Amino acid sequence: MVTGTVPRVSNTFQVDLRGIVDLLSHHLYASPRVYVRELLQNAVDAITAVGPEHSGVISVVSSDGTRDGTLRIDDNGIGLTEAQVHELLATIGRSSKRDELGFARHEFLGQFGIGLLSCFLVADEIHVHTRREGAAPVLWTGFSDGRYTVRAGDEREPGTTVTLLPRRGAEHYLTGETVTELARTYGSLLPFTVTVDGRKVTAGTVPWELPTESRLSYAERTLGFRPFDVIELNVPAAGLTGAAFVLPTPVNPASRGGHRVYLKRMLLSETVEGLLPEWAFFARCVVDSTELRPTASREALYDDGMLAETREAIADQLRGWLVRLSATDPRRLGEFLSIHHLGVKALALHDDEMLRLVEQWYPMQTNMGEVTLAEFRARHGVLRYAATADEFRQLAGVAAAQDMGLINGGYVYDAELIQRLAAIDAEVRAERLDPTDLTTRFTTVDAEAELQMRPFLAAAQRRLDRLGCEVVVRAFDPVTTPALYLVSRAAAFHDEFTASRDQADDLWGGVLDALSRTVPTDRPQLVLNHRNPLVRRVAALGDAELAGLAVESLYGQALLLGHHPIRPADAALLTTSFLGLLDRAVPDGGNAGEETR
Ligand SMILES: Nc1ncnc2c1ncn2[C@@H]1O[C@H](COP(=O)(O)OP(=O)(O)OP(=O)(O)O)[C@@H](O)[C@H]1O
Repeated sequence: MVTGTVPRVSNTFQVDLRGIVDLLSHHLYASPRVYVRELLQNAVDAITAVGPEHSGVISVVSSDGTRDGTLRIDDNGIGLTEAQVHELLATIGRSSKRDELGFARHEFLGQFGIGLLSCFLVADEIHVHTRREGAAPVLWTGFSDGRYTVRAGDEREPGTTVTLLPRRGAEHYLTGETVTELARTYGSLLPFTVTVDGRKVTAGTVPWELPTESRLSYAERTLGFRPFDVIELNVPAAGLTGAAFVLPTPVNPASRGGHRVYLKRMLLSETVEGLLPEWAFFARCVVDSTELRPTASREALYDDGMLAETREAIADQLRGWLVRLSATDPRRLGEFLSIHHLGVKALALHDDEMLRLVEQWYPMQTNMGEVTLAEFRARHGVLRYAATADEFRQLAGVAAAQDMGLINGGYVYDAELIQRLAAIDAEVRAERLDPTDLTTRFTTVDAEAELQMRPFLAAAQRRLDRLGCEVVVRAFDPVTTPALYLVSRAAAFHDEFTASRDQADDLWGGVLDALSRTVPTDRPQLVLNHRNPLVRRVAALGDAELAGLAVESLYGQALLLGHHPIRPADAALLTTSFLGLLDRAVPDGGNAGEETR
């Protein structure tokens, strides 16, 4: 049986270099500027390959120095033999920096075998003049259309010189100013001497090993702020050292401030994300790691288990700094918290240690001034709090007059933190104060007084019925407060509910009506203070109309005092009662005229 006529052949892929260069320039690398990084990286790896004792020197001469438009970079690294030139420079994706199994070798920066190609983003021709110790010098010339030649090179010391002949329109990438800036950006922390046109661009030391004042000015220069503090970072598993610079001003927690990350002392990027957990938005890091891996573009960190572990370890060190600060310098911790409380509180929501720190050191607003939760508990036993800023405003003064401490839980996270503290510690008691809980703490008036007031109360109730408010009389402090308007949680819900019912169309209104039977009906209360002399006088008034006006005014004043929303009906009542009282207070025109005479 005939199975086929096409003979079986084995071929290899052909690569179109133009396609690859296009891929690199438009899709892999963000900008042609990376060519300087790739050249520096190859020179560093070649020096590393000689051995640890070798003192490496890399010198770059820009087109200002060569004066013929080309750029040259020299290294005294290991160089290449002719055979290696054929093998490594002529095959895309071939690298000397992988082991037998194809894994990136630990000591080198490069691994993909494509870096040199990035030079075609700015050059038409690349010359590599190289010599390995004990071998003959070789000159390799590569063209952007994919051709290359190899011939014997001129005599030279061991090492490599790469020369770039500029591509039309890319000449500016090779000038002294650009090359110096790029070499400094990418290579200033390299452990060898790098010069551009004879001037050194390497710093000699990493910023986190500098003395304190120099660290601060480093941050000002490179990060743009004078840090509140500098925290040293050390994660041995990731071969990571560095520093976290604490921002001196509050930042929006959602702002994505990136970090400056170096890999084996070569800058990866100034805007790396994912190095810190989200809550640590108050710090900007500058770190160097030997173990974290770059993505192929070398512009971000590869998101793997090592990065996750590193993030955790850095988070621990930031947390440790905060805890240490609380033990050694609480005043400074206080300053830190006043700047970055949002981040710390967010962290405390799921971190017990941070929660304790907030409890001990973060002053919350209470009706007895600003105090920490720990102090509050020592004074009042129970962490009694109002869940919203509005409730706090309603209740703060009255609770204070009764010597009842009350925390404003209305700021971001505060109520949740109080609840969480009670949840993790059986000794901590937390209690949300509902406005109507206060009335149960008010003293009822004695039976005789109440009997006397009954007709007045009934009349007052009739005046306020249409506003959905219940009038009661209690005795409470402060004496100076004549009336309070108290809305319970259920009543507040009921109010919202009726408001939506009023605006709804028939169909939806029907649904809401059916639901309303399940909504609790307790009404807001106007609590008149029997201890207040004015209230007593109003209650004793023989003039029912005047008493009614007075009750309406007290209602309006209580609404304003508690920062309650003023509905149109309330606003109308405020106006009519005010004008009514004014009318009663000011004698009529004829009399007034006589009196001023
Ligand atoms: N200055 C140099 N000295 C010695 N060898 C070099 C030099 N530049 C390049 N080479 C050789 O050429 C090979 C290919 O270099 P290339 O920059 O394309 O890739 P790489 O550095 O191996 O990996 P990556 O793409 O991650 O940078 C290198 O593996 C290295 O062996």
